[in-house]
Amino acid sequence: MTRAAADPAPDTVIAVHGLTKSFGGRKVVDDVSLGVERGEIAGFLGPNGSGKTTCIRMICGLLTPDAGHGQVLGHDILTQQGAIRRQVGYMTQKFSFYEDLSIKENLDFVAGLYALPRDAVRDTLADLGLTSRKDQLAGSLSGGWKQRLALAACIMHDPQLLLLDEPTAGVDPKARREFWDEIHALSARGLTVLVSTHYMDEAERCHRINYIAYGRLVAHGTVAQVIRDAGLVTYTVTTDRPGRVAGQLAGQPGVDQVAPFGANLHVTGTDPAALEAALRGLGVAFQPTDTSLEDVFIRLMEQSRDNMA
Ligand SMILES: Nc1ncnc2c1ncn2[C@@H]1O[C@H](COP(=O)(O)OP(=O)(O)OP(=O)(O)O)[C@@H](O)[C@H]1O
Repeated sequence: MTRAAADPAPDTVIAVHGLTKSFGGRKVVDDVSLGVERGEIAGFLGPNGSGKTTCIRMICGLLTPDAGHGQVLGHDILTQQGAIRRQVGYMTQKFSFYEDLSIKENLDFVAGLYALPRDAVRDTLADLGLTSRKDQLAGSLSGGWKQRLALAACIMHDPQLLLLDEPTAGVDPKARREFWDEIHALSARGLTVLVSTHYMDEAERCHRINYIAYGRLVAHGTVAQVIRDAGLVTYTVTTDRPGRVAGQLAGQPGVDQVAPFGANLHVTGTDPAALEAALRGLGVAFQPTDTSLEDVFIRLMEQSRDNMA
């Protein structure tokens, strides 16, 4: 048996190339290519308005790109959008359901839309731990439970791909953690997830991340790869005058970013010698530290903005 046959490449669920979309003559997604494999949790990050939602809508067959091509779950994104939509669960940014219906009634409604058997609602309630709350009005649920209900509604038709657009915005940390535990459990069962988020801790829970700024994909890979590829060095500066020192460092040769980090400062650049010279010049105590994902994202965003100018 050949190696290829014994150890096949993992299934590719999303393989899109050169996606481009303009609204009103303004390009909001520009030549974005993305690959996501089965069972992967892929993160989609980037500043507000950078085109994440628009990409997600092109991937799930709700929006036709102006240019680009590709396949999602083996279906062509230009000609087989209906087939894609049937196999995708999409939790939109402002997910909604009927607040004056109970949890179960809401799920019954969704089950009706997809012509699912009655067992589907019962199983979904049990899977997500919502059985004891099934008669509670959806409108009376806390943010975290509303979010669980939205997730339940999205996965009830047993989709192969879950697209989550900022699913945890405005949800407390405990509920966010539970939600991510659920996402990982679904991924372990083979569901592929593409999730947009602004939270760094959530980015770190993804198998791979994609960072999009001003419509362009500017970084992708594991968190460690993205940090390494950025080529940044970071120092922690310990000072009892962080505001003043930050002001003095800003704009100095070798200093790309200065950010408060707890009681200290994080100073970041690409040229260690120049950065150290700037810090020595101020006579402050400093030591090397790991560059954080946030440091990298801020750098990527600023670089992209400079490239646009
Ligand atoms: N249907 C539309 N018509 C016109 N402009 C649109 C439309 N949809 C999106 N846009 C614009 O395209 C740009 C990208 O929006 P998009 O929602 O894709 O970004 P995003 O990265 O998801 O942002 P956020 O993080 O704020 O949700 C924004 O400037 C938005 O106003």
